[in-house]
Amino acid sequence: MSLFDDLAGPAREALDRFLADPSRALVATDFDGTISPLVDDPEAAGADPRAVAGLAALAEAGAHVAIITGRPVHTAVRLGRFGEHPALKRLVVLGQYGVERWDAATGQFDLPEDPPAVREFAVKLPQLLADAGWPDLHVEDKGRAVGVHTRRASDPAAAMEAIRGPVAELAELLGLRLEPGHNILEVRARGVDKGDALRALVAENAAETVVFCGDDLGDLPAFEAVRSLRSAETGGEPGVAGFSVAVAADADHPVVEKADLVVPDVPAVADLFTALAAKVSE
Ligand SMILES: O=P(O)(O)OC[C@H]1O[C@H](O[C@H]2O[C@H](CO)[C@@H](O)[C@H](O)[C@H]2O)[C@H](O)[C@@H](O)[C@@H]1O
Repeated sequence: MSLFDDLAGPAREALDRFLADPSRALVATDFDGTISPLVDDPEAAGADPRAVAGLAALAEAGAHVAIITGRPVHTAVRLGRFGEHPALKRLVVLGQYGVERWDAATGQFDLPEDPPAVREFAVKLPQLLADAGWPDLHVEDKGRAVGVHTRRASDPAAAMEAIRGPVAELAELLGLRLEPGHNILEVRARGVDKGDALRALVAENAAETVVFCGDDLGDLPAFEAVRSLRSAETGGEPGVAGFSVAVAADADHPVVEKADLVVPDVPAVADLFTALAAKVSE
């Protein structure tokens, strides 16, 4: 029984194409909840060493590898310790849903300026949370975005219920985008999403195969990008084969129906990377 047995149709063809020429493949993954286990304190998160080793094995097999995260890119590189891995010399990390970038090859960060409307949101947020009855929620100010965390609230579901409407309303008023996730409401500038980021990386690397792994609502545009890149192929265009992997313990989570393969947790993602790299040398 192989981890890849559930891949069917175009997703199975993508696996075959990946194995035929990994140097023309891109493997991109989300960070939190996919290669970094979800924890109460966002600052206490860290990449699973086995998942990083699996990514490194894929890079050594010739694949282009990337992280696409909602985190600020500086934070993701620091928490993931991505600068320390010798086999990840070509890793690209895209932060804030694709707006920020770090290249392991050069060590260079590319950080556009923070949008002023997000600053205005951050200023108004404390009063909004107090008015909603949840003044002590953890606020993660990421410069280009603000995340309100309910994971550590006395009643996370009640806190989420109480703040969702007012946060959405203020975001709308300021022309910002609401990005809901696991026990978090993020407000960020409109524009780029993970689907755009993934497409850009595919084009930049002239990838013929793409694999994307993610666990949350913010990953859905990337799942959709995999599908649409793939359907361009069936339309007779020189297209991009691909498959997507959802990390979900809950079968009702929206990522499940959008993915080609579902795994339960971060260790299973590590297994998948390791098995995929091993298949290359079979
Ligand atoms: O795109 P991602 O890499 O998945 O990042 C999405 C957000 O993840 C972080 O929050 C989530 O992980 C935390 C640490 O495990 C957890 O406490 C929280 O409940 C999760 O929602 C991060 O804090 C955000 O900035 C990211 O945008």
